[in-house]
Formats: sequence, C-alpha cells, structure tokens
Amino acid sequence: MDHPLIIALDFPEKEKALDFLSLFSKESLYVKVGMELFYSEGPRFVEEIKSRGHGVFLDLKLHDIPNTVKSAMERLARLNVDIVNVHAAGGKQMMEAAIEGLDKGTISGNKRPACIAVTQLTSTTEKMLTDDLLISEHMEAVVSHYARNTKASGLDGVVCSALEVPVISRECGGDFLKVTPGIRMVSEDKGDQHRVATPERARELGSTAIVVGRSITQAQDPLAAYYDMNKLWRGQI
Ligand SMILES: O=C(O)c1cc(=O)[nH]c(=O)n1[C@@H]1O[C@H](COP(=O)(O)O)[C@@H](O)[C@H]1O
Repeated sequence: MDHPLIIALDFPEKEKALDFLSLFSKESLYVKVGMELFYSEGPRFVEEIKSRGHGVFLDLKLHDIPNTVKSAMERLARLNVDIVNVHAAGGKQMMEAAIEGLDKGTISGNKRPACIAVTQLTSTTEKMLTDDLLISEHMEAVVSHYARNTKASGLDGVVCSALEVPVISRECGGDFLKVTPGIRMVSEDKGDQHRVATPERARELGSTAIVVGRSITQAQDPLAAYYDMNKLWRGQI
C-alpha cells in the first residue's frame, strides 16, 4: 500500500459522490465508501467506483457473531474492493471468521481484500472508555491489546488514531497496516473527533494511510483542500 490519502466519500447519495469525483477529472483516487453511501446505493455503486479505477476501502465495520460475519465477508469479497473492516471488539473468533469468509469469497485470480479492525473509534475519549464502555485500562493499552488480537487473528492491520501508531508498530511490526482517520489541520474544528492528528504528524508517527472526510468533501474548494492535505501528508510542503 503506497501510503494513500483515503478520501471518505461520506455523501447521502450517488449523485453527490459522483459530482465530487468529477472535480478530479481522470485522476485515480483512493476512496472510502461507508455506511451512509452503501446503505443508500448498495454494492452496484461500489462496482462503479472500482470500474473507474479508484482504490476502494469499503468501511462497513462488521461486528456480529462469527458465522454472520463470515457469510457477509464472503459476499463483500466478491466486490473485489481493496480494504474491508470489522470491529476488533467482536473478538478473535469473529475476526478469524472474517478472514475465512474473505478467502472463500475471493474470486480466483483476484487478491483478497485487506482486512483491518477498528481498535477504538477516534471519537472515543479516555473518559468514554471508562464511563460508557466500562473499560478501566488506558486508551493506549486497550488499543494495543486489540491490535495484538487483530494480528493474532490473521488480519492485515488496524484502524486507530495516529497517536497510537508508534505503540502498534512496536508491538505488531512495521508491515502491519495502521490506517488513521481523525485527521485535522491545526486550525480546523475537531467536530465529533477526539483523538486527532494533522497529516504531517500522522506521517511522522508512521501511519500507513490517512482517512480524510469533511476537511476535503465539505471544503469551499475540495480540490485545493485535497492537494494541500496530500502534500502535507507526503512531506512535500
Ligand atoms: O473506520 C473508519 O474509517 C473510521 C474509524 C474511526 O475510528 N474513526 C473514523 O472517523 N472513521 C471514519 O473516518 C471518516 C472520518 O471523517 P472526517 O472526520 O470527516 O474526516 C468517517 O467516514 C468515519 O466513519
């Protein structure tokens, strides 16, 4: 994975997403299709985006009993997307089942989608961990424990905050994928995100890829916002 900046296509419908993509003319992008767009447009939209040559992270954050996750992953593998994800909180058996489903569903000749697990959402704070989830360990310990479980279950990496990348790299190795949302410029409002980092900081900390949504999609000039963020991420400014 060539350290992509993954654009979160968080739009309510296909037309808005395609309008956004048309700003980039023929450039190949790496995009994330999440629940909002997938629930309104379904698998056909994902196939359309793939056929335009874009890399696709299908972010449906599966979290269910192992058998259900396995069957769902078997279906998702047929879409030939590049990345899919689950919640590590579903446990090791569930994560192993996700890989079994992906292996089963991947059409011969295609590459199995990379499978990554959300450790703790970037909108979660230490206080929420204690008060809402009744988890008494600190964030870094929880995230690194979930990352070790993810690796032990045969997945390719995790979704985490850039702030936790160094500990995960130490414990799970440099090749283990660390995909980091919660990216904000210093001047920007954090909104619902809490464990945030700038694109430069994410690079310094060793993120494999960053996920950026509203800072680009809701910008006055989305094209300029994308190029600025991408340059910062790649250390070209
Ligand atoms: O799995 C994800 O992509 C994800 C995990 C996480 O912990 N935090 C997180 O923000 N995301 C996604 O990353 C994107 C971030 O969007 P912005 O906050 O608008 O940049 C959204 O589409 C979220 O669903």
